[in-house]
Amino acid sequence: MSVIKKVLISRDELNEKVKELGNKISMEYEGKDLIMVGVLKGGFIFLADLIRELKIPVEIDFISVSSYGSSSKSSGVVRIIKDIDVSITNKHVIIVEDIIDTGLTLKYLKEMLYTRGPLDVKIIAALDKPSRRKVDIDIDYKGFTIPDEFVVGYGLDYASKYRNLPDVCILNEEIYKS
Ligand SMILES: O=P(O)(O)OC[C@H]1O[C@H](OP(=O)(O)OP(=O)(O)O)[C@H](O)[C@@H]1O
Ligand code: HPA
Ligand SMILES: [Mg+2]
Repeated sequence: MSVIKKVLISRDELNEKVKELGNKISMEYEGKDLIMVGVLKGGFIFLADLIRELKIPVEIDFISVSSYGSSSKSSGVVRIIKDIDVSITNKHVIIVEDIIDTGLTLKYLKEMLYTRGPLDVKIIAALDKPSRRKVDIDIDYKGFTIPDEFVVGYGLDYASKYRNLPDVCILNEEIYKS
């Protein structure tokens, strides 16, 4: 039995979209002091691809967050496991995420980063799953809108695995049951 039920977004489609987003950001941030903050772990592949499509200088850093278990996730309480190391004061910030689901992680992160005096904080997400949104969140740059399916690959995991799949895939249900 194959682990993958279906490829939802192929690596070629991802590549093309990342190029498009890289060009757009390069134009819009020309001459600006830009820092991209990848949200670990899921955001690392998208961030790595995206910055190589930029034609402007960019600083990068990473932040690692964890929600306080599933019940408190709905309250939007997020714990910082690893903060960024650099100052974002007077810089333009773009938070880089693999997926926006309920929106709680990003809402918290955006508000938290705004307390540190950046010029602005924008959001880029490879995937948007709007059907599960709990809070309103502006996605400034978006890759693909996806249906309410659990996906893996391109940074996204199931039980800490499958992040390395180059395509965004829907897992075979047998994997969940086993
Ligand atoms: O919009 P939300 O409902 O907040 O969900 C989205 C977040 O959940 C996933 O991360 P997760 O916390 O599973 O950690 P990971 O990135 O290390 O897999 C995903 O990578 C986003 O960061
Ligand atoms: O569909 C998903 N897959 C993996 N991780 C996730 N975190 C939120 N949604 C997803
Ligand atoms: Mg994540």
